[in-house]
Amino acid sequence: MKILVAFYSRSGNTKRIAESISESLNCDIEEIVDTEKRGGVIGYIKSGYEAFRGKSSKIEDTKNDVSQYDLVIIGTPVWAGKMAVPIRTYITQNHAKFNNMAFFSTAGGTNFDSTFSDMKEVSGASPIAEIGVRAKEVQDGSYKPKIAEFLTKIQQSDK
Ligand SMILES: Cc1cc2nc3c(=O)[nH]c(=O)nc-3n(C[C@H](O)[C@H](O)[C@H](O)COP(=O)(O)O)c2cc1C
Repeated sequence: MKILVAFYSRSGNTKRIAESISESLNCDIEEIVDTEKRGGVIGYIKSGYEAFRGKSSKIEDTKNDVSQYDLVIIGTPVWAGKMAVPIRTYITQNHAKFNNMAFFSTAGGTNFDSTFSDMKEVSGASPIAEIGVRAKEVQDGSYKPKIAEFLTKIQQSDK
């Protein structure tokens, strides 16, 4: 199964999980790069507001054609209960081209339901697996069993 991990990360948590998944699966990885400045307090407030309002942004051109992959695993931080703005843009731009999808997300809190619902609605997909990881679990390394479970689901779907 040809797999791509595509992710956006503002402060590194989602990136760390994306790299862990792509290393475990030995698959391609694509970092979505936003053209908007999102640093600092102003960037935080602007990002939360835009995510809440379901806005898109301009992202840099991506390297990989998602239609060439059997599975695209998409990772996003939770922003205001939704997916991050650059991920909304990426999914919207590619939504007709995905084959299978799986989702992962990182958040300060424990509620990932509205983010995954948002991603399902915009992509029109039923993901084969989804996993939410708390920022704290990323930082102390305790996310690993969750990722192992996520990878098992993905591998089982290939049988
Ligand atoms: C603009 C913004 C909005 C956020 N909104 C939420 C939220 O609604 N719920 C939550 O649990 N965490 C929220 N967070 C925390 C992030 O989801 C969390 O820190 C995540 O791990 C950041 O991922 P990153 O390091 O890959 O950017 C928010 C963070 C930002 C920057």
